[in-house]
Amino acid sequence: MSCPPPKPASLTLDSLSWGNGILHPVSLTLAPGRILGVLGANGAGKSTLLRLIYRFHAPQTGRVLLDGQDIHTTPARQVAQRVAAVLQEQPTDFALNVAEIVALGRAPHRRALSGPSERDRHLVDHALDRLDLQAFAQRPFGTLSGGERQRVMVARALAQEPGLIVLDEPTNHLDIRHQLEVLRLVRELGVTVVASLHDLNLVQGFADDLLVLRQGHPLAFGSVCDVLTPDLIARAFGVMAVARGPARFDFSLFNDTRQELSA
Ligand SMILES: Nc1ncnc2c1ncn2[C@@H]1O[C@H](COP(=O)(O)OP(=O)(O)OP(=O)(O)O)[C@@H](O)[C@H]1O
Repeated sequence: MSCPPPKPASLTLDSLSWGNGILHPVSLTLAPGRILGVLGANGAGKSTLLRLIYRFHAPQTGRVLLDGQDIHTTPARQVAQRVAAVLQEQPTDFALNVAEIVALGRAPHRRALSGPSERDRHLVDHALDRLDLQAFAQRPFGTLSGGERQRVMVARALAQEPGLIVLDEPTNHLDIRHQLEVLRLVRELGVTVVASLHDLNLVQGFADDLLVLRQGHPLAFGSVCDVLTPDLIARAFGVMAVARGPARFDFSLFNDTRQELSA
C-alpha cells in the first residue's frame, strides 16, 4: 500500500503571548515545509511557545494560524489531524506495548468505536520501520530505555501523518547516532517543523530558521546563518562564543553522503 506524504502546513504566529509576561508577543510566519529551531536559555519560554502551537495552552493575546485557520477556534480533533507533538513528558501508560503506543497516533483520524483500518496498520508498521523499532514492537513501553522511548514518540508522530510536527528537545536521551538519525528523519518527512533544541551545533545542520527567546522576549528570528552569531549567543545565553570554523569533531552518519547534519 502506498501512502502519499502529508501536505506540509503553513504556520503563522500573530502577536502570540501567554502568562502575563512568561511569553511576550511573538509574530512570525513559516512557509510549508520550513524547519524552525527555537533556542534560548533555561526558562526563556521555549516550551511555553510550543504548548501554544500544539494547542495545549490558549493564548493570552494573539493567534496561531495553521494554513490560515486559527487553531484555538478549531475543534481539537481537527487540529490533532494536522499537528503532532513529541514532548519531553512521555506517556505513563507503561503497560501498552510499542506498537500500541505508535498506533495512538492514528486516533485523531479514526471514527469513534471503529477499529484500525488496513491503512492505519500500514502506517504504524511503516513508522516502526522508519525508527528502527520493529524488534521492540511487542515490548511493554515501560521496559524501554529513555532513548528508545524517544524514538517511539517520534514514530507515533510519524504515524499521525501531520502537516506540522512540534518537538520539545527531541534529541534528549539520544546518543549521537540516534540524534543524527532522528533529526535527519524529521527533515526528510517534508512537513513543517517547530523544534526546541539546546545543542547549537546540531541546530545548524537541522533548522532552516531560528527563533531565539530571552526571558520570554523574542530576541531574533531569521535564517540560521543570519541569526546564530557570537553576539546573539552572548545576548541569549550569556556566554562568549568563539568561532573556530567547524566544531572539533564533525559528526555524520556513515550512510549520509550529503553530510547534512554535523554536530
Ligand atoms: N504554568 C506555569 N505557571 C507559572 N510559571 C510557569 C508556567 N509554565 C512555565 N512557567 C515559567 O515560565 C518560564 C518559561 O518556562 P518554559 O518551560 O517555557 O521555559 P523553557 O525555555 O522551555 O526552559 P527549559 O530550557 O528549562 O526547558 C519559566 O520560568 C517557568 O518556570
